[in-house]
Amino acid sequence: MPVLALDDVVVTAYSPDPGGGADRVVTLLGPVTLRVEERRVAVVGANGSGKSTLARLLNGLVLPSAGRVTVDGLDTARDGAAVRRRVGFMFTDPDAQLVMPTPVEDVALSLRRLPISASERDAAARAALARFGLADRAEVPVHALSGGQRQLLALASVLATEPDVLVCDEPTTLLDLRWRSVVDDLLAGLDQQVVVVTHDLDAALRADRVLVVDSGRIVFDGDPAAGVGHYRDLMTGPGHRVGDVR
Ligand SMILES: Nc1ncnc2c1ncn2[C@@H]1O[C@H](COP(=O)(O)OP(=O)(O)OP(=O)(O)O)[C@@H](O)[C@H]1O
Repeated sequence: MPVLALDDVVVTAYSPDPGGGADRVVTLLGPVTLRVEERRVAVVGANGSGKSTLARLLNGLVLPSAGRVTVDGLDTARDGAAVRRRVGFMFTDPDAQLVMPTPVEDVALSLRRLPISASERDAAARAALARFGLADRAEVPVHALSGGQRQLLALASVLATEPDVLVCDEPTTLLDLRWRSVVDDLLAGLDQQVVVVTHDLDAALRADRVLVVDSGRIVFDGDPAAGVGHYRDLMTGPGHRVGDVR
């Protein structure tokens, strides 16, 4: 599997001062040092703990303010395009990534860099849709698909580019139980390395490794059952009562 590495990574951002003074620098994540080469990795943690920031670092959607993120030695800050060819990203909300009017056009857009003819691209796009049970939806307007079908289309589009790694940020959060298990099963069956940010603890338990993020730090890294237990303890402990805001 590809080696995803974070070396002493810190992500900061400017945040307005409620008192009207100069913007403050806030730390969103880090320092984090991490090396991931398992096939299935789950990232869990409270809302606002830094999970999406961690996920986005892996394909260069977020760049480190300090430190280095590499994918098999490719630096996300220096070799961004090459990293994004290897690392696909799936958002919580498929509408964030579906840009074309119909499914077949959306998948074909993902294939635009392949040196193939337009008709070959169309055939490849239809084959990708068929793999996700969307063959008969190829020409239906994207907005007329159900939420679950849109999530499958987003998955078909990102996988059409044949990434070595798929990073998913809460891919099933918006789905009902039926579609959740469809998408979970598809993700579980992929050959690729998959890093998934999730609030679904059953999905986390099926991973090879679990990372628990809390207040911008990785506070647990290891066995899924122990990781989920750690996360449950964190959420019920005195530091995380409802109403606490970071
Ligand atoms: N560009 C930014 N500028 C300022 N603050 C940011 C920025 N991006 C994220 N944050 C803040 O950083 C913290 C971590 O955000 P992040 O989206 O990584 O959390 P998360 O664990 O994915 O949360 P959720 O489960 O709610 O999606 C949050 O407090 C968020 O408001």
